[in-house]
Amino acid sequence: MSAATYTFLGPEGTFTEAALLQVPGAADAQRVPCTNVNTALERVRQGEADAAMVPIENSVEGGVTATLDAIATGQELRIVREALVPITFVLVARPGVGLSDIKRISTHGHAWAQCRLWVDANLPGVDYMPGSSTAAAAMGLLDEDAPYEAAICGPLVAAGQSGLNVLAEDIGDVPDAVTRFILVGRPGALPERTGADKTTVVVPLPEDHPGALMEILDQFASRGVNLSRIESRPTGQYLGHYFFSIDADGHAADSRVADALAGLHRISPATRFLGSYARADMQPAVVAPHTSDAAFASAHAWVDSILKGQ
Ligand SMILES: O=C(O)C(=O)C[C@]1(C(=O)O)C=C[C@@H](O)C=C1
Repeated sequence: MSAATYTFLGPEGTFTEAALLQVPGAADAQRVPCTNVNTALERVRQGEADAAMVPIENSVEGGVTATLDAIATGQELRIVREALVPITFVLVARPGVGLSDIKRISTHGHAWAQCRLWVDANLPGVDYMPGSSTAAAAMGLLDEDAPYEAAICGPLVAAGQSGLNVLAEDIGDVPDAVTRFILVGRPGALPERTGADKTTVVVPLPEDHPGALMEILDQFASRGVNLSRIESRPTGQYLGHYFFSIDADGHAADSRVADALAGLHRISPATRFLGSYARADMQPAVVAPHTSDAAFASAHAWVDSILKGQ
């Protein structure tokens, strides 16, 4: 069998590549940098790559909307793994450029949001120029005509570039920031359940259905399924039309999760299953006795016995 091919939000040196390198075998696999999340996922949809590593959530800035939207629509994809990367930022510039020379800074929008306080305190009044990634912004500085004087990127990018000077280290506003990444493939057999799993779904809010959100949440609550993330995103169709992107503790093979999924499908038939996969922190789900697989099996057996007239 030929080695796997992975796409990721590039260029080389992004935090996303660091996440991909956590995947066993990825260091020796073909890694294809893409300029945006959509392209990375589209190459998987087209069969040009086996899976894509993309950012989904940051502990400071929240959901990565480009990813949430791209996996919620289009040809179905499946999350098969997650990875956590501690995030620290440095400010880099070409040799000879000092803090007082900086008028514009480029970086990824999520990185900018995580360094806002530092920039306000140390470089008040500088302009922000959006970059497709932290690494792309830093590499852009190597071009003498770059329309900005400095970039915010990860220490690894800076260390790998002799043409750049680090002007300030550890400039993130929140220490211990972490970004969560997902490895996304095409639908297939689910990763095995480990007991410490996560299930991701996209639930479009049904229209003309008062209380629909409450009912959706109740599918999880009444079965003792904990949620670790819930975000609403506009579908883009018209004002007021939203879907919910949800991470729940547990695997679709867990009875309580399977039952919750079936309930979601009844309330919102366009619910999209995005995968069940092992948690990166390996924290097992807390399962109350009345929501265990055994409790569900015994309850179903009881109903069966009633139907059989026993
Ligand atoms: O630009 C990068 O290095 C990325 O991997 C992207 C990204 C993100 O999209 O959130 C990843 C982690 C950081 O929080 C900032 C940027």
